[in-house]
Amino acid sequence: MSEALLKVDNLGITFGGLKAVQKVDMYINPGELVGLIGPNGAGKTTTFNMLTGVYTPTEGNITFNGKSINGLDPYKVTRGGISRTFQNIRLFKELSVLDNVKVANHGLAKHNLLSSIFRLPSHFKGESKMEEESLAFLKIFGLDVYKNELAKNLPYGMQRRLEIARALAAGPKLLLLDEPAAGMNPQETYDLMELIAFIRKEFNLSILLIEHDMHLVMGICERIYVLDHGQLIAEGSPAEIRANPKVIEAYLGEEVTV
Ligand SMILES: Nc1ncnc2c1ncn2[C@@H]1O[C@H](COP(=O)(O)OP(=O)(O)OP(=O)(O)O)[C@@H](O)[C@H]1O
Repeated sequence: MSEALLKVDNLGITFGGLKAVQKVDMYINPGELVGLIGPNGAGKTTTFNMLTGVYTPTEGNITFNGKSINGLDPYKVTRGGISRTFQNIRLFKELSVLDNVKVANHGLAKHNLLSSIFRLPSHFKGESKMEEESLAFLKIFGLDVYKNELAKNLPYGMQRRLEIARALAAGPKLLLLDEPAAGMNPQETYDLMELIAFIRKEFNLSILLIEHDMHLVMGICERIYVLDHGQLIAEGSPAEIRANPKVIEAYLGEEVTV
């Protein structure tokens, strides 16, 4: 079995007297699609913030790609191969859709995979290469038709997709998605599920996603972690999580249908 891409040991953080996250052990294997679920305030986004250098853990260790990344600056974490999206969309609203992706693409990644998918001519250099690559990312997300629109003018669901396109353009090995389906209608959510499965496969990504839409989580995740009051209360396959009495009591309620 291959070594985990991400390994989290005994992770914790305290704000004042509040233990927002404690004793979290977690791993993600290369290519895995994993869910992180739990009630509001359980510590999910705080965990993402520790994984991406926004918060420095007060306990424990985070190992990514064989190296400790505890307390690294966020830009170094991104450069090292972890990209994320945010619960509240954080686009450059006054920039065009294309420029939002170009900013992330800038000098960070080698998109050999993109070249192979789209057969990009290898003679593209510098700015034009970056532009071609950024357009190719937009195309995957069905956003190429909006390339010259200001990001703020996109419909909400498209803004969410643009956030993911931008995160992907940074060339991550691990993509963290914080409630990617929030505010989407059922059709948009379904399309998003297909898209997430597609990019995972095409870009050989590992993905960790926070989501309250159980249809999405149970439909695409191979494994799921459940946080409650800052602690992991369960880990397992979607079927195991659905049937876990502790999870049902803390979060899922009576029954989840997918
Ligand atoms: N910077 C901070 N200072 C103080 N408390 C914080 C800070 N960040 C998070 N918390 C607290 O940590 C706890 C976990 O919050 P977090 O946002 O991680 O929950 P969550 O599981 O992502 O919830 P939701 O599903 O509502 O997004 C909450 O009690 C929150 O108020």
